[in-house]
Amino acid sequence: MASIAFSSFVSQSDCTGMASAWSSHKAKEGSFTRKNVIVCRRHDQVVRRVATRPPAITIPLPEKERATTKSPERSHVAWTSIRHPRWEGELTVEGEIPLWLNGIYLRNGPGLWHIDDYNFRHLFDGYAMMVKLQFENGRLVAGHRQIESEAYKAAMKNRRLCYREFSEVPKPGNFLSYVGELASLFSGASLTDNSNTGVVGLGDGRVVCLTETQKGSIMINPVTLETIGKFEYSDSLGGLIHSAHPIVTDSEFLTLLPDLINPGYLVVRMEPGSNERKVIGRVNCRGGPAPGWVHSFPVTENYIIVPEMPLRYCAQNLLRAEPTPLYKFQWHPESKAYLHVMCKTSGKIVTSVEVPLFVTFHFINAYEERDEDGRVVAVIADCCEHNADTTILDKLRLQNLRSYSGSHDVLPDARVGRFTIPLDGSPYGKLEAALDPDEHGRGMDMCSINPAVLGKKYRYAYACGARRPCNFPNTLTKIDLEKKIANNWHEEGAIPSEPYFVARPGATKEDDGVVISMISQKNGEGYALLLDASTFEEIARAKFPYGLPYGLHGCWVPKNHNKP
Ligand SMILES: CC(=O)/C=C/C=C(C)/C=C/C1=C(C)CCCC1(C)C
Ligand SMILES: CC(/C=C/C=O)=C\C=C\C=O
Ligand SMILES: [Fe+2]
Repeated sequence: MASIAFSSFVSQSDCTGMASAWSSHKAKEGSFTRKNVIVCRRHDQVVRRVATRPPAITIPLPEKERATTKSPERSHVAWTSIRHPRWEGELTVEGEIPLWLNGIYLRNGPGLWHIDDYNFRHLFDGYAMMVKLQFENGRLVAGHRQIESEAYKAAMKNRRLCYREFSEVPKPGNFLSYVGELASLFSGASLTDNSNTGVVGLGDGRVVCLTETQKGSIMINPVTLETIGKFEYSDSLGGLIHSAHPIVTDSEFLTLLPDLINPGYLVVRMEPGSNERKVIGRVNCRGGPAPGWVHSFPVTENYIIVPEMPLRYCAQNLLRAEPTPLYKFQWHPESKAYLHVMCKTSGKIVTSVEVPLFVTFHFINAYEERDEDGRVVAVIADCCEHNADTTILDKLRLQNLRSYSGSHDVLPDARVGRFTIPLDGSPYGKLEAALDPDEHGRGMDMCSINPAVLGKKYRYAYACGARRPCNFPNTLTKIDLEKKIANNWHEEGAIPSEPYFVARPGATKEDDGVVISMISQKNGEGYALLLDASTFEEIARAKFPYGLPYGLHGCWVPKNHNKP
């Protein structure tokens, strides 16, 4: 696919049989309300007339699955599997969507955590579901669709787990009967391709869903959300895993390939229009029996920062049938923690420093600090840091997330961890909180920035923070790293997903744009939320006809992106 064009607001083929599907959907869901006029909540004025009947489709679940679909009693909709594999329809908007916001917001995440009455263990095990918000001239068409990975298709066909997921391992018979006796349960063939973590728009217009396994790179159509097929890497770099968060711009795709045999990382680059990753350089680990987990990494204008976290991949845990509290990983404080700085053009290591122990999933951004003469003296790298406490990984077990009573506070503390990496040859780097963590309620993860400041000195980060008591991040926070303050959005009982910043075309201020998030509500419903990124106040919301499960990472595909 060379380009993305919005052929029509809702594709005709998706609306076939719409009327009957819509009434059965309405009867089943019961809670969808329609108005033909929108009133601005703040000013009590009619702001827009809307179509009277949202075009919608539902594809009911097979009888067998419907009969056994159980969401654990009283659990929040954020942790409840989606009931339909696919839906699309226009949403009624309260407030006003800026007319400049034309494009599709996509958000990937685990949407199905069970096969019949077998319930998965961990948030990261769920089968990938893509949600879209398609904005056009102030109107909004939304939808979701399961991604048809081999792992999902095999599970749906055989009604059992067939591949190794983040914490789930199939019974040997299940996998072998599915792929044949030649593949071992311990080979790469048994790994999942369930691409439930992120989604990126490549510079050439292709849209790819990603997870930590390389085989879980799957292309989708951003309008219909249809699974197009595997994104095959045409190089022979091999390996089974990669960072789930490549750095993607219009001109490149950068990622890290951990080497589990000779502990280290390959830093690779892929150009738009190509499927071939080329090696920029290699980092050898300085400690431990295996490389540190690299869920993400940051870049500056000239450097790629390779983190070596003491939470390391673990060969024995990879092969275990029953998960350990750290799943496929092991904590090695004795191995220490390091940050390596690689020159983007030469692949040479500029410096490699020991830093205090840390635990992070997500780097926020990095930049080069210059002295008065313009010489680079240090690299600053920011991340969502969990106070070197690995328990966060096990706290994301579904049973734990679902068991929350609403009263006692069980979210481990997190902060904006700011690394300072000196470039004068000193062997140590610093790690400190970039602002008082109480500003964002000592919860901090799922971040975004204005992509225009990627790798540059920046002021604002958007993330999920906490209003205590809670067992999971429950606010949206705008962090001002210059003033060291945060502005927080909160709604009682709601669980918002990653706040995603979209800049207003032509904007010059860093926070001129909107922040998009999807909210799962405590009454089982859900809506898309738009905040003004500058004031952090609500400008629009649009209710879904069903509750939204929690999602992970999103991307923005502008209208006519890379149209020839
Ligand atoms: C959703 C998220 O943030 C992380 C997902 C991680 C996954 C699916 C990890 C999968 C893995 C295996 C199935 C075995 C090999 C190791 C590892 C990459 C952790
Ligand atoms: C949702 C999450 C952490 C929340 C804790 O505060 C981490 C998700 C990681 C995968 O993308
Ligand atoms: Fe992530």
